[in-house]
Amino acid sequence: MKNIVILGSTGSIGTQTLDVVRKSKEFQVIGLTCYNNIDLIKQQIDEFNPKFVAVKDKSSAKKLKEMVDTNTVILSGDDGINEVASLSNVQTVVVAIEGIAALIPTIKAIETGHDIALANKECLVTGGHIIKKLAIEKNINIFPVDSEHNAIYQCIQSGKKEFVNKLIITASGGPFRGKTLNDLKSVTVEEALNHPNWKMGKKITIDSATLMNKGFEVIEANWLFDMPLEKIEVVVHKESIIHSMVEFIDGSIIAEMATADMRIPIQYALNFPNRVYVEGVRYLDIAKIASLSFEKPDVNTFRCLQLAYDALREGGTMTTVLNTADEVAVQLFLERAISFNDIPCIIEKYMNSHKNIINPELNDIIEVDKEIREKIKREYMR
Ligand SMILES: NC(=O)C1=CN([C@@H]2O[C@H](COP(=O)(O)OP(=O)(O)OC[C@H]3O[C@@H](n4cnc5c(N)ncnc54)[C@H](OP(=O)(O)O)[C@@H]3O)[C@@H](O)[C@H]2O)C=CC1
Ligand SMILES: CC(=O)[C@@H](O)[C@H](O)COP(=O)(O)O
Ligand SMILES: [Mn+2]
Repeated sequence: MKNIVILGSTGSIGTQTLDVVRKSKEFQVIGLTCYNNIDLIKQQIDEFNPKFVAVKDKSSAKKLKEMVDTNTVILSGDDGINEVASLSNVQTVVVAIEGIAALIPTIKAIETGHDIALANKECLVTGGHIIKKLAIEKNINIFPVDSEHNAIYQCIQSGKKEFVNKLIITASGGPFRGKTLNDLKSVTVEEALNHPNWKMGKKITIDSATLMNKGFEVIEANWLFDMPLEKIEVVVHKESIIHSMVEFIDGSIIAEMATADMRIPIQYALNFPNRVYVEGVRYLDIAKIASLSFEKPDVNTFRCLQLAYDALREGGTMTTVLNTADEVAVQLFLERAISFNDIPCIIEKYMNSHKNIINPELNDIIEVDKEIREKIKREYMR
């Protein structure tokens, strides 16, 4: 039995992780967290009987305490989430909180010495150098859950790291693949949320539509696999069957293929080096795949990808500005306060005016996040 904690258990990754747990019987759930979805976390408490639950929103946590009749301890706020991230007698913490909100809990979990199954990418985009250094100091494993990085992790098992020539990250291209800037002017929230291959939380779905998700994934790969920017290529592969590839120096390319089901990378991250079949996962029917297509991404139309490359090249707190401006701009788009094409414009504007801090401390990152968040909200939320 492996004891696990799931941070963000009520989301897309969180609920799929619990499905893996439900079907494998290899795991004991010790802690769960959410922002305010207390109806769902109450059901999860009833089914998985965790020792601790933390709800970020304090008034929701209070309501949950009145609903729960088990021995589960209900904690609240950031302190509560950090406490659940740092519980003792836990082997793996699944990080499935959305956005930079995952950064401090991830650091707390690593400081405690837990292995991490990492779905969240924003913590590496903003604090990759801190997480990487701490993971080495504490000698813990970070098992990538993000499908592309999980695929690369699998492909890399086939050869020594020194023989890797290039990482090839696949992108579906999102719902607007092939569109022009003019076409994108008037796209709706519903159209942007209509991802062709994956069912995910709203924020990452919009990031997939702008290709910022791919930009974040380049930065994520840079930290997870110590690969410089020049050795990370993005290729549009609309079928989402190959989840990413690794090219070795002899010219061999190893690809990981599977149906678009996050329970596959989740089980791999939880069981490594073993594997389990999760009931309900479909095997690929190779004979039915007529063709696999690949094309270069259009970084002029999907400017967010280019901005992510620029931010990674600059380093320092520039990647935090990239992330925070994106978080706020996506929220504004979802609230219909700005258009789809405004998203990269806002990010670029705030990146251009940022005075970069190189090799930032955690506090610098938190301060920059707060400052950019407030500035954009003041400017656009009237
Ligand atoms: N979904 C997917 O297939 C994939 C997701 N990822 C990454 O995984 C992470 C989670 O994505 P996804 O599951 O889609 O997101 P969801 O929006 O579906 O879920 C987010 C989870 O985080 C909680 N949460 C949200 N905001 C906060 C906060 N400020 N503090 C604490 N908890 C919070 C939510 O609680 P509540 O429900 O109460 O709001 C929920 O449990 C993201 O970083 C995403 O990029 C990566 C690859 C694939
Ligand atoms: C499932 C997953 O890992 C997502 O990050 C997915 O890759 C999004 O699809 P895009 O390739 O459209 O960004
Ligand atoms: Mn991904």
